[in-house]
Amino acid sequence: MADLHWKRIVVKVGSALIAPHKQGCSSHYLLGIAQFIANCRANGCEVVLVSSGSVAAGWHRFNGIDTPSVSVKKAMAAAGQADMMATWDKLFDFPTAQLLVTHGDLRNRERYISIKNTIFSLLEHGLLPIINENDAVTTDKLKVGDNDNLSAMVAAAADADALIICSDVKGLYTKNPNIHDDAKLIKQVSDINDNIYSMAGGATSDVGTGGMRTKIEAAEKAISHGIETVIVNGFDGDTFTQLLKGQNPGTLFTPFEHPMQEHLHWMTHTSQAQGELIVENDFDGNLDQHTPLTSDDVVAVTGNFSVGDTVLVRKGDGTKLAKARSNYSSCLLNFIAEQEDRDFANDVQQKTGAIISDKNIAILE
Ligand SMILES: Nc1ncnc2c1ncn2[C@@H]1O[C@H](COP(=O)(O)OP(=O)(O)O)[C@@H](O)[C@H]1O
Ligand SMILES: N[C@@H](CCC(=O)OP(=O)(O)O)C(=O)O
Repeated sequence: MADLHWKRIVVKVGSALIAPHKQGCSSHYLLGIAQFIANCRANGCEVVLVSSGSVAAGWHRFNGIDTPSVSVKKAMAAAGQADMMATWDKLFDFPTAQLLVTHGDLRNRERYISIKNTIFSLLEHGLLPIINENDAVTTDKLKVGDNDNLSAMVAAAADADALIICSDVKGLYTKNPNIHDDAKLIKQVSDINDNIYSMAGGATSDVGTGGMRTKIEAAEKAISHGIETVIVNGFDGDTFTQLLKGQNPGTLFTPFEHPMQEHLHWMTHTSQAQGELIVENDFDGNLDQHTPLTSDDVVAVTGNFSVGDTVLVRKGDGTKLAKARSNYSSCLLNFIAEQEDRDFANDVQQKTGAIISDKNIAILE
């Protein structure tokens, strides 16, 4: 890391920093982070904040509940979100803006572009976007589920240079430091492999989601987009002094020298394939060269996807050909495939158009 050379960063703040004892929000740990954000902005670096903490902030409103059900957690999020925003807002002398998103929004290309445009518009006008998952309304099928992965998706959408994940530990240790006294901090990771994942355990607090595992997943998403990623201890004020000096106070994940193309990154790491189109092993069409894929090429369809969802196109032998946006639902594709009358099947395709659109395809090497 050289000195503060970033032009745009995403800062992700975990629940324990916002409502440390589940007794409502506290600005105690947020002051240092807010000062860091203000300093970055003063140095010409735009900042997007991904803030957890709505559940933790709303917890004390539900007297006596130690182990809330999913629906009570959603209610806690609804109760705590405004409080969390107000706590942040008080700490800045520039305006903030709230964006609540779900995976259902991010995996839809039009809505993703809309979110991206809103972020850019806010930054252009000097506001600080504060983003969280819309926990109160989302469902299992439509949620990201943790703000580490969400922050990496936001960092990709915002085209950030760096993602800073502020947690309650200094970074990635060889094992969970809250359980093992002999755990050692890893200062730099240049290859996220199974060994790195095997070190990362889950969360030990009841408001944290995902623990270190989701932070590694986030780092993997971000570095493949060319985004430098650092996990740091948000409790320690010195963390931010070091970051401003361009030093690494935690664990640094080095970005890919050759990031993935934007579309492929979105399809792989944000939208994620909701199903598969399996083609013949001898399929030799050029999917990105306007060679339309027809239902005659497709031997099987897996998963349950809707129009506009991302699918993986692969051969029966497992060779991955492309990720693409499907213009057909899995239901319609299965219906067409089952038709013995091929003229009818072709007629449906003539009227509906190509199964996958050549504008929304990422060829896999
Ligand atoms: N190898 C590891 N290194 C560091 N922390 C780990 C590791 N494995 C598991 N953890 C746990 O991950 C926690 C941080 O994740 P989490 O509780 O989700 O925090 P946050 O709210 O900041 O997202 C740590 O407090 C620790 O208990
Ligand atoms: N969206 C949730 C936070 C989910 C989450 O990932 O929490 P954390 O592990 O503390 O970053 C909330 O606002 O409570």
